[in-house]
This record gives sequence, C-alpha cells and structure tokens, in this order.
Amino acid sequence: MANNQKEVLLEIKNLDAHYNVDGQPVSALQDVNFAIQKGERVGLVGESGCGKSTLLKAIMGVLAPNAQITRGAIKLREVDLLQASQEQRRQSRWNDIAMITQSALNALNPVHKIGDQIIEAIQSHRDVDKQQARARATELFELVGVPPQRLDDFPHQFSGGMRQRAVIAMALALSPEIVLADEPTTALDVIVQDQIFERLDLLQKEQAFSMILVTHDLALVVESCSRIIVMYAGMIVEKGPTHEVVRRPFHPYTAGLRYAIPDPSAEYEPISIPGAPPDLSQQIKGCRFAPRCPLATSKCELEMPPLVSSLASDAARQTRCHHADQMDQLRDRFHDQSFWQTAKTTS
Ligand SMILES: Nc1ncnc2c1ncn2[C@@H]1O[C@H](COP(=O)(O)OP(=O)(O)OP(=O)(O)O)[C@@H](O)[C@H]1O
Repeated sequence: MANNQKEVLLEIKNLDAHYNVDGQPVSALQDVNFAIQKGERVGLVGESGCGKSTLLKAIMGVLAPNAQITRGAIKLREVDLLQASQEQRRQSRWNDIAMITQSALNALNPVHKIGDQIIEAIQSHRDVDKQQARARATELFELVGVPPQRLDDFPHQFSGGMRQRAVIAMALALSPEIVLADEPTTALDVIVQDQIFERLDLLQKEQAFSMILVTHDLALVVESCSRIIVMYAGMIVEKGPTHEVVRRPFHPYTAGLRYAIPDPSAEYEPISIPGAPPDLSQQIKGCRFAPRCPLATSKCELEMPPLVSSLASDAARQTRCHHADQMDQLRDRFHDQSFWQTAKTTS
C-alpha cells in the first residue's frame, strides 16, 4: 500500500484449543492473539510441541478430529472462519489460505500424476476446463523451477526437493492471499533447503501473499521475516518486529532461543535451556515457563502473566512476563549457561 496504513488480513483473537487424549483435554493453544497484514511475512518460532502446527491447522481448518477449539475467533478480513459453514470453509481453503507442510510426501497422492493433482485442485475451485487448468499448472511449475514436462510424473519419480517445489506450486495454484508454511524445507538437505527457500522468498515478494513461516531456525526468521511470534507451551510469550525482538528480548525464553544459536561474532558459547516444557494435560495456573526460568518468583508460579506491551514507545512489542522490566539489566546474563542452572527446575 502506498500509505503507512496497512491492511489487516488475518486476525486471531483469544484462541484456545485442546486435544482430547484418553478423555482428558491436553491444552495446545491458549489465549493466542495476533494479526497479519497484507503482504507481510511473520515467523513463528518455539520448541517442539509448543503448538505451532496446531495453530496453522486451526487457521487452515484442518485440525485433527480429536482437536477442539473452545474459544476465540480466526478472522479473515471481517469474516470469522470459525463461524463459517463447512462449504464456506472448503471454498476458502486453498483459495484464500494455503498451507505448505514439512512433508511433501503427505501432501501428494502417490498414485496420481503430480500435474493431475494440481489440475484437480484448480478445477475443484475454479470454473475452468482441463486445458486451462493445465496451462496454469505449467505456469506454476515454471514459477517453482520444475520443468513443466515433469507434470506427468508420479511423486515417487521426483527428488525430495522437487516434490517440495510441487507442493509449493499446488499451494500457490489458486493465488491465495495467505500461505502457511510449516517448516517447508526441514525434510531436505541444506543446499536444497536454501534453493527452495530462495524460490519461496522470491515468489512471496513477487506475488505479495502474506506468509506465516513456522521454523525452528531463528536465523532464518531474522533473515526473512519482518515480524516474529515466539510461542511457548501453547501461548505467545513475545512478539514484535524481528530485529528488535531478537536484539532486545523482553522474555527470558526468547533470550534463551536467541543465545542458543551459535553466533561467530559473539564472545559467548551457545547455551541450552535446561528442563522441558510442562505437561499440558495438567492445569497450569502461573507462567508456563516459570519452572525453567532463572527470573521466576512465587508470583510467576501463581499468576499467568498477560501479554502486554513491553515498551511504552511501541505497542507492537509485546511480552508475557512479570519480570520484563528487569530484562534490560539482566539480558546479558542469559548467555551464561550457569545463570540458567539457577532456575528452579534444575537447582
Ligand atoms: N492429534 C493429536 N492428538 C493429541 N495431541 C496432539 C495431537 N497433535 C498435537 N498434539 C499435542 O499438542 C501439542 C502441540 O503440538 P504441535 O504439533 O502443534 O506443536 P509444534 O510446535 O508444531 O511441534 P513441532 O515443532 O514438533 O512440529 C503437543 O503437546 C502435542 O503433543
């Protein structure tokens, strides 16, 4: 947009979700709130099991049958997708919001030619004949860097990298406004990862779709996403402009993630955060990070901190920590492994 007034495309409000496991609820998302603007790229990070995939699946409307959303809204422009009919959701899926998952093998049907799968996806949403759909599939293969004559191959005839390119082609087939990329390159070797990510990067810039990129790779988010959302145990613990959050984290967990990456220009060794995330089948009253946090006090154990502005000068910088105001004094200590050992869980 020409002016600074950005258009909010997707808004997640007060979202809670759980999985039913052996008759018991396992909390997977709690009080998740954020908005994505048109054309924006947001990185979603956090350790395994913190709810990243659940969040993307909730947005896409493809949660597992044992999952339940118990509160909140997922608004695409002004429409709450959680209130939409099954047919409206089906129409919106792939058309407005598309998803690229980490395993291309799961996304492609092994017994159908890849081109036919893309053609079918196009024809199930658009009133076009097979020839027009094939022309679009050809164009998409060119966009993702696969020779179009390979449209008639089966998935097993493709290398892992080519399969992932085909999945990206499929995701972009209907020109969605939002692409949810769930570790889109994790299953590939490093060189192919870079190539695929470069292609995705280029396509995102050219086609200006909004993207939520889920990754364990904080460096990739720093390189490629203007904003970052940090999740821990189903909750957003920090969010804001990527460079600012990474340079000046206000949540101890974000500081831990930051200092866990090897940094050749830094004088410290990468740390590891001792302990493990909590058991989400248990009710947790206080901060979910408290047992691993060197700053935790009894207040943290008893009261869940709200996600609030951590910088008076910037409402977009938000943190869920009772002790965010101490971080400017204490931040440097978080790259000292022995400081982490002072947390309750490890003492
Ligand atoms: N189908 C399911 N049934 C029960 N529990 C589930 C199911 N899928 C996920 N979970 C649980 O929900 C929580 C969030 O999982 P989720 O896959 O969303 O995390 P994640 O951050 O995407 O992890 P990863 O980085 O490993 O993909 C975890 O505790 C996980 O064990």
